[in-house]
Amino acid sequence: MTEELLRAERTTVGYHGVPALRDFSLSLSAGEMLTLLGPNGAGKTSALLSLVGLLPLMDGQVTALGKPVGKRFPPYALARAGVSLVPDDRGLFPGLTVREHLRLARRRPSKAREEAVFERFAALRSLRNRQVGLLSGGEQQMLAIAKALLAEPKVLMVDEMSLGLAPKVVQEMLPAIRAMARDEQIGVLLVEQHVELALSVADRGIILNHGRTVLAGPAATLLDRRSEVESAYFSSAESVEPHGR
Ligand SMILES: Nc1ncnc2c1ncn2[C@@H]1O[C@H](COP(=O)(O)OP(=O)(O)OP(=O)(O)O)[C@@H](O)[C@H]1O
Repeated sequence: MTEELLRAERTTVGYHGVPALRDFSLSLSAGEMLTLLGPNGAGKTSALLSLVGLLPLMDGQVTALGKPVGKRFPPYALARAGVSLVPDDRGLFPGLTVREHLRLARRRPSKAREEAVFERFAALRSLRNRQVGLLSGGEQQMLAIAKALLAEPKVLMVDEMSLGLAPKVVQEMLPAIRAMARDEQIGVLLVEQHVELALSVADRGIILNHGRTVLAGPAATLLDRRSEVESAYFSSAESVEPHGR
């Protein structure tokens, strides 16, 4: 049986007491790639933050690697246990070089591990000694993901990987992440704006709108039902059905 790495059960999270995501459920297994889609303000980032314990739950429960996320399993402990989040600002330091970032990810990365990551993101190899502030957006994104992968995560979450990137770069990076997820049994959760591309590499998709799950299912099915996906994107707050509450 495939190992379940992450589970959200009917969670509600928000800001200053106002829910931004309601009744949200998700399950992510080893080697699986799940994409979280939806228009601006739908609640995608809030979902990611809640899964790593950075946004407290108003209701429901999140379980990561078999343990409830909360005071006894806080964000730093999740990161140390292998639940990794690449935020949409990439979390890089402009003054440090590529190599220094990779050292930050892991004090002594094995040569084999470094090689495996460079093989997936070949463009980084020749940039090893360059300062991150001098890299292009795509190269920085590649580094942010390479850094996360170097630490051998069990779960990798990437917020808006394609933000500001040329479609060609996204087309190269998504399959690279897909392959690494499958080969190393990493559970991957991607928040994406490139709907078709994300669904073409993911196993399953969840579409959020106005803080609710409006459509979910196997990625191939969602790709076949483009008109439903489109309506899910354009549904108004009034038409978003509460899930059983
Ligand atoms: N720090 C905050 N304080 C108050 N409200 C917030 C905060 N962060 C997000 N929100 C609100 O929560 C809702 C969901 O935001 P969230 O960032 O999760 O959406 P998103 O789907 O990731 O959007 P985008 O695609 O634009 O990044 C929005 O209405 C947003 O205005």
